[in-house]
Amino acid sequence: MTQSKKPRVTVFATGGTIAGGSESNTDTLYYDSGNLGIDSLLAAVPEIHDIAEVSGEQLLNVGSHEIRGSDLLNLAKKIQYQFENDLADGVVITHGTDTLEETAFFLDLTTQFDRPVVVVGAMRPATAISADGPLNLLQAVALAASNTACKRGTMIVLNDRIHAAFYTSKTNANSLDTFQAPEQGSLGYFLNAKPYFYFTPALASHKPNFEVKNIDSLPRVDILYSHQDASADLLELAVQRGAKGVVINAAGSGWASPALEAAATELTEDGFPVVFATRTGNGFAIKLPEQGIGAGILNAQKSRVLLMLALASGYKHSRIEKCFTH
Ligand SMILES: NC(=O)C[C@H](N)C(=O)O
Repeated sequence: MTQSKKPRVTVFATGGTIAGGSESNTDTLYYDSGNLGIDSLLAAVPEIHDIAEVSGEQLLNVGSHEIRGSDLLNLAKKIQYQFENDLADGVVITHGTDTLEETAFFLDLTTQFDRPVVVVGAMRPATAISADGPLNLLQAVALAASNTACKRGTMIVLNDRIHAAFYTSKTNANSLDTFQAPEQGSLGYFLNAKPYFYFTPALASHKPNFEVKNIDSLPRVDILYSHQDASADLLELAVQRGAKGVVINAAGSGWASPALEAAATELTEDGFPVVFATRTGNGFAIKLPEQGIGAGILNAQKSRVLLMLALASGYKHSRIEKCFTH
């Protein structure tokens, strides 16, 4: 941290419900995501300026289902630039919650600095009665401004909780307490707007790190869902259409249908990465090396992010396997 009186926090806005608007203040479903610009978001919480010197930049203003790989790369590079040039002590990203965990995980795997990176969203649009966005944003800025938040990886803030991006997922389509890591729990809580951590700084075990500086684009990686009687047709099509890797959201500890298993074994023989995650939402997916790659504790969408980064970094099969194997 610098010697300046207040810590400097840069807010990058990308849209989502936190910037959402509707004509009705009881509407929490059919609103426009990405309606308000960054100036309105910041103006709704003037208290942030008591905590930090805040500056903001509008990167996108979309529902998070529209976020693309190129946006992730751009965002990661912007954050890197802030820290490399000592322009900020912490960074906040406002984001839609639907794919927030993917962006937060991407940032967690690509940051080269100990300074806090905080991804924040909301479940109720800014126009709703009891909108949760303003308090979430205040808490996110307070967290990014706090030196107690350093060396903890990328964090997610919603509903008074501080979560580790590595482990946390959106678990409910509608409720405010949607971000959860049932096995690992949360990192801490907010008392008013002050972050309170349960433990001293720690990082997720076996977290790989990727340097985004030299990555210009991310390769296509598809996710396929396994179920009873699943055919291998979509897997074959994905490969034909140019996927460089595939994640199968498989049953239990990594079991796909016989047709998918057979096709994955053939692809694995050719050195094509097929990662098996568990569709249960918790626990480890494991695989024998000849069958494919077990995603371990990562869900399918996080496995996809990791596989894209590993492929973009030029990793070969055995090194990719090591990124997933705990
Ligand atoms: N709560 C939200 O932010 C959901 C919204 N559809 C989004 O992800 O952009």
